[in-house]
Amino acid sequence: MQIRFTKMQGAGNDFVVLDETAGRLNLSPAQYRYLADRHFGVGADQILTVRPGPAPDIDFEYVIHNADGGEVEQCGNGSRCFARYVRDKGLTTKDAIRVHTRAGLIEPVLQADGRVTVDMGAPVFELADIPFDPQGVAPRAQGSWQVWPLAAAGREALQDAAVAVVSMGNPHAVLLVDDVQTAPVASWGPLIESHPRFPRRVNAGFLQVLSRSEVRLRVYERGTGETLACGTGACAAVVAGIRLGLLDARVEVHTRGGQLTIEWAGVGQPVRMTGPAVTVFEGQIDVPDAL
Ligand SMILES: N[C@@H](CCC[C@H](N)C(=O)O)C(=O)O
Repeated sequence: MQIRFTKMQGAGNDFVVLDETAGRLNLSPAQYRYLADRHFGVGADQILTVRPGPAPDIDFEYVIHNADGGEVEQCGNGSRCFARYVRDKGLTTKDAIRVHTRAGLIEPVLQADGRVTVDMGAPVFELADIPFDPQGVAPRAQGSWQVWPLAAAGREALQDAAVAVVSMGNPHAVLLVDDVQTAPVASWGPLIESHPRFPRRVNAGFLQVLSRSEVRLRVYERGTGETLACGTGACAAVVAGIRLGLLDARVEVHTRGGQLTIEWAGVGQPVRMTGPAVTVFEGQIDVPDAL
């Protein structure tokens, strides 16, 4: 099957964008994996699919697959690229776009400087909704909030580790570290991602606080591995940092691929994320029918 695609990136988190506004491609998980493969396919952290909105007052539907082929609820950097894509392709003339995702409605707004601001909705702290299962372990008080110890059988490396847990529509565990450059992202990331207390696995963020308005962040993403940036990870990390009493309401997040601005006014309020969204190239690829 010949497929036309657009390659995009937001702070170095890269995407293959597919247009299903005129009809479904009906790709299998293996075909998504093929597109994401950096050796045999196009190469991407996630595949983003654009579909017509499910109701008259909703402009588009936005479907996200990780590089492992699994469909997920939300993708922050992808939402900015999605907005840039539908405008550049002439699929809408609006600056503020209402988009349905598996995690609910989001509203990207295209800014005059080329960046995109997205209302990512309110963070979720209900443990069952993240989902996080404490498995009888009690949280430890930290600052003005709490963190959850990760000590568990088969997780000896995480003996002293504890994470804040939050959902931005997708699950996040946030670990405070002294230095993100030397943090054990490659070794602890997979242990946290598949930790038995996260029944749907989790994105693992390693957060270094530089000041009350500036942090460094690396994220080992569920279904992808470490990416150069994770938008929902940045939202989750700033929300966690604010609830722990370490950060103010507006924070600059430095990732390996670029900078994101995250704003959050507190529990019950939506998180606003601002950052870049860039088209890299367009092309056509032959995706095998049987994989
Ligand atoms: N890169 C993304 C998040 C993509 C989904 C994530 N890996 C998950 O499985 O939840 C972002 O920018 O938010």
